[in-house]
Amino acid sequence: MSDTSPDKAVAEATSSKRKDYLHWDDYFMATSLLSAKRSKDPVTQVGACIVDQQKRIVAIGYNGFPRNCSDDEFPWSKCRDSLEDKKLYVVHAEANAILNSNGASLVDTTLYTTLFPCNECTKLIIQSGIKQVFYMSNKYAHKKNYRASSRMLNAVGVVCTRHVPARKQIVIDFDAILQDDE
Ligand SMILES: O=c1ccn([C@H]2C[C@H](O)[C@@H](COP(=O)(O)O)O2)c(=O)[nH]1
Ligand SMILES: [Zn+2]
Repeated sequence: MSDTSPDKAVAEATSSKRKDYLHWDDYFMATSLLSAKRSKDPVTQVGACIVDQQKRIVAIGYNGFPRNCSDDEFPWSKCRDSLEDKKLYVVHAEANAILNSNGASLVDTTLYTTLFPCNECTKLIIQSGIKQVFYMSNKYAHKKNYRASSRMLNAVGVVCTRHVPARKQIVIDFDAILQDDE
């Protein structure tokens, strides 16, 4: 008769490799999504994360105003042809990630971004030597500047792939973690 005691089940579960660990691509995309949570943009929050060939995160960024430009003073509105348009002021997530890399070489790195990069970010991606891009949303694919991105990325051979998550959700439950300590 097989031993199905709770003790044996616990022993087995705690002595062998966990099976539901995060896959690398989900891990880095989730890191970008978490970074996006820092964004104050009321419409689109973008996060980006740059990873080297040893799977080390070398930089992270999200969309926001330049340092010392107050989130309370600068506009989050969209007002074409007006000085009150956020577009004039926001530093894009990918640009922030590249700037946050602190001088590290980005040659042959991989960028994970929650939104397909615009043409301006794409120029920076190419110029910094990033070789691969994973994105989640491509909601602006029809727009001219995003079509220009695809054109540049294809032309120079930066591999650009929509990330297909291996799992449906990742939950961070602070309460449950704290309860574990009690
Ligand atoms: O490559 C990109 C493109 C856009 N963003 C940021 C810039 C803005 O803050 C939002 C887009 O706002 P909408 O109101 O959806 O136009 O996304 C970025 O970080 N990276
Ligand atoms: Zn951009």
